[in-house]
Amino acid sequence: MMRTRPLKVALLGCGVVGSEVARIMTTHADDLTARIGAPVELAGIAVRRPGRTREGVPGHLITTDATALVKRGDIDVVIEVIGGIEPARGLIMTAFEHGAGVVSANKALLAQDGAALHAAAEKHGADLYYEAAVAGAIPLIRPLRESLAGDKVNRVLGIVNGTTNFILDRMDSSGAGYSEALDEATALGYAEADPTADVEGFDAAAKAAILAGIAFHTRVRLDDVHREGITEVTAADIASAKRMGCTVKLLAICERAADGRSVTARVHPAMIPLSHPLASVREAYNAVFVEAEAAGRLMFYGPGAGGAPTASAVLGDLVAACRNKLAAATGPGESAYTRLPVSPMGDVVTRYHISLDVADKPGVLAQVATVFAEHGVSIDTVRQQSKAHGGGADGEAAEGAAGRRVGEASLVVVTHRAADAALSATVEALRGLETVRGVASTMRVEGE
Ligand SMILES: NC(=O)C1=CN([C@@H]2O[C@H](COP(=O)(O)OP(=O)(O)OC[C@H]3O[C@@H](n4cnc5c(N)ncnc54)[C@H](O)[C@@H]3O)[C@@H](O)[C@H]2O)C=CC1
Ligand SMILES: N[C@@H](CC=O)C(=O)O
Ligand code: NA
Repeated sequence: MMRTRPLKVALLGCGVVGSEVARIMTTHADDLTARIGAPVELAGIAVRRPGRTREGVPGHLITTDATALVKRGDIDVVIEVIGGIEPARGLIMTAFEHGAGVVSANKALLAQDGAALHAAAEKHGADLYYEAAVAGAIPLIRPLRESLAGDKVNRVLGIVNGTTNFILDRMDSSGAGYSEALDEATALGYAEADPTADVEGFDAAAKAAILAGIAFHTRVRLDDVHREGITEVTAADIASAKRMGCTVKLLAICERAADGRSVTARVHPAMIPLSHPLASVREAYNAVFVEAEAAGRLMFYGPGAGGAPTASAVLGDLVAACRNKLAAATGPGESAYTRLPVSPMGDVVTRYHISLDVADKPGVLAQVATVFAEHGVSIDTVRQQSKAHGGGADGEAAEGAAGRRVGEASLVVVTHRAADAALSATVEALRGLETVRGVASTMRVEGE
């Protein structure tokens, strides 16, 4: 039977995501009522700049006092789309203390303080939902927390940051410059308030921490995730990837160790073959593979950023939290019983693509090969190109050619799989060779 007294919702933040949440809640009010079994009402919208024009957002609901809104006492669900650590954290804690369920899109906060937030939610018998925090509109948190709760997940791998995928895609497909592509991603509402979080890999690392924690039923914090962003990816790297039949993507990879006793979580740019499904993920789309023991390999794909797609995930959580309120129930809480430790990056087994500027003389190849052998790293392929006339026609040669002396060559080595620590020690040793003029780039190779 339909309840007539409305469930009251407080919306904290009315930026890219919040404004879309308010719009959809207003335009789809009847459908939401029917699906929840009670009317759902926006009781207040906390903003920082009240004077700003917000089309379609009821002006009388606007307040600058988020704390007072959360403390009102009649709020059933708080939606936090402010972002950052404080005041978001304090507001969510206050919401729990006042018996409200919380829906948040805040991956930075969940990756840093997820355990404390879950503990507070449990203590107060409240919900904590955050589907929007990872991969925007794509249902990923709920499938991991609920649909796969009976399976054993061994690996989660994918593209979880829309902004960096947009930039790499533009650089690869249209040859756009890095800054130009970042400006476009920001204008489209994909980037974080401080886009450093995107391009330096913090946003993807926060998402990897959340995914690893849920997938492996353990606790993984942002600091546990090995993180490299895309700021060092050059046009030369992208050109080199193309020559290998690959493209460059920023990947998040969470794995259970083969012996099952530890996990790893990492975010870094990687070359992947064009034949791999992740290679065709364009613009701000995200795609994530989940490998589970019984289910096998699952792929989740869709819009990973942007106001409306993210609002879709927020509203799905809102419906769940409202239904729970009516049923006097709560959704799943934290599951961290395995207490698996997170191993360092050095233990991860990967492959490297290494581009070296070397002296073009007899014996260099043998010297380089010896360094690899000494570190127990097996070479898959080697490609050498002479630079005797000041560089070749490709991007790698053009960039490396600046200042190069006659009699130099470019050497591109792709390794077989080895411990990351051995691979990085190999690169360090190569830098020390007199015949190696410089290491132009190193990038991991995935997806083969
Ligand atoms: N934009 C996107 O594509 C996605 C964003 N998210 C997450 O959603 C959250 C919001 O992101 P956006 O809407 O893009 O950011 P935004 O910067 O557009 O919006 C945040 C809003 O909160 C307001 N605000 C700041 N402090 C406040 C306070 N004390 N009280 C009330 N309002 C306050 C700001 O003025 C701003 O309008 C972040 O946690 C972000 O990581 C998650 C998935 C995708
Ligand atoms: N800045 C993020 C937004 C979604 O999480 C991204 O680009 O993916
Ligand atoms: Na999602």
